[in-house]
Amino acid sequence: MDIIAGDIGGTKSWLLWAKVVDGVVSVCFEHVYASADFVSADSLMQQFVSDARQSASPAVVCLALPGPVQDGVIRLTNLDWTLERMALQAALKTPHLLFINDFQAAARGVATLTASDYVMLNPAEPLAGATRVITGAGTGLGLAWMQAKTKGRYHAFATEGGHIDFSPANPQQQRLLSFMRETFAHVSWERVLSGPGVNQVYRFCLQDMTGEIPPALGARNGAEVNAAALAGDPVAHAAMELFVDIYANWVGNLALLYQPRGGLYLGGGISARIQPWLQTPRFLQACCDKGRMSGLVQQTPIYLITNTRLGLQGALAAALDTTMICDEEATI
Ligand SMILES: Nc1ncnc2c1ncn2[C@@H]1O[C@H](COP(=O)(O)OP(=O)(O)OP(=O)(O)O)[C@@H](O)[C@H]1O
Repeated sequence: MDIIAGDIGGTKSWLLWAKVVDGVVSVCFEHVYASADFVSADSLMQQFVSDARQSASPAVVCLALPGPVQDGVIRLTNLDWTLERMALQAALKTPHLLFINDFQAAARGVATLTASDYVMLNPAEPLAGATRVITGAGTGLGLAWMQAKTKGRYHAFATEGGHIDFSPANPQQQRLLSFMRETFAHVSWERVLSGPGVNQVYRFCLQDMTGEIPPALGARNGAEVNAAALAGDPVAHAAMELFVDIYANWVGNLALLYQPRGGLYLGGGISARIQPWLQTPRFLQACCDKGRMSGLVQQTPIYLITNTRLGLQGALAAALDTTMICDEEATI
């Protein structure tokens, strides 16, 4: 049986073709594409099928998508693509086309992780059967939560929590909010906690610290700001500290909102790339800075996922779930 799984992102799309024989899964082709190179998901999938050079049609295709997944036509949030289920299913010649939210896939992927795939940021003891949460900054800011069901497995629920209104926690963050309101009518957490958000925070710091008129959008992307900070640029350093403080505020808020004593996981493309910043005492202090509820946050096990294939593994596991091939967790 042939399966296609994909983790579609605003920056990159990661796809694989797997074969399942007697319950054993083997990946025969895998590739990462730059999403901006394609005008549509259809053209990306066409390229992938051509590159994979497989003769059989896939029995299941599961695509993890960055945006609200609804029936019929799906519009992605940070990518100008619209997916039409019927058309794509016909083009891929598959009887089963499954669309899931990208963080729902990441949540499904958590069960496939091994100890070398994450590091602990807050070493609290996880409670078996308790709620879990996964969030992460990348091109956007994803969030899903998980509720235990039978046999130690979890149901994963997608949210659009990244689009909740950003709430500043101190005067500096209030100034950031005012700065961002000059550009965006609605300033969500995602506008701050994402690759484009790092750029916004850097521009704000430049203006706040030096009074300089910040350069136009696109002047420095997340990776460049991070690299400049590590090279000793004081404005970039302040920007990364502010970004990490706000990431911590967000994580602390989720600890209170969901009380995920089973684990609060950080994924997305940015988290693993800023690991040293997340492992400073400053990050954990800011997470737990919740007044009378600080102790509750301290009880939350917080993990940084370093395995960048999480979403792809989750999409494959979700595809396998639908075929009932594996009753146990699929590990690839
Ligand atoms: N070292 C870094 N520090 C901060 N930001 C970074 C770094 N490297 C890349 N980025 C930013 O991360 C973003 C890409 O994230 P990611 O790898 O999660 O892409 P994606 O999977 O396509 O995103 P999404 O799933 O959120 O649509 C880009 O906006 C980029 O600027």
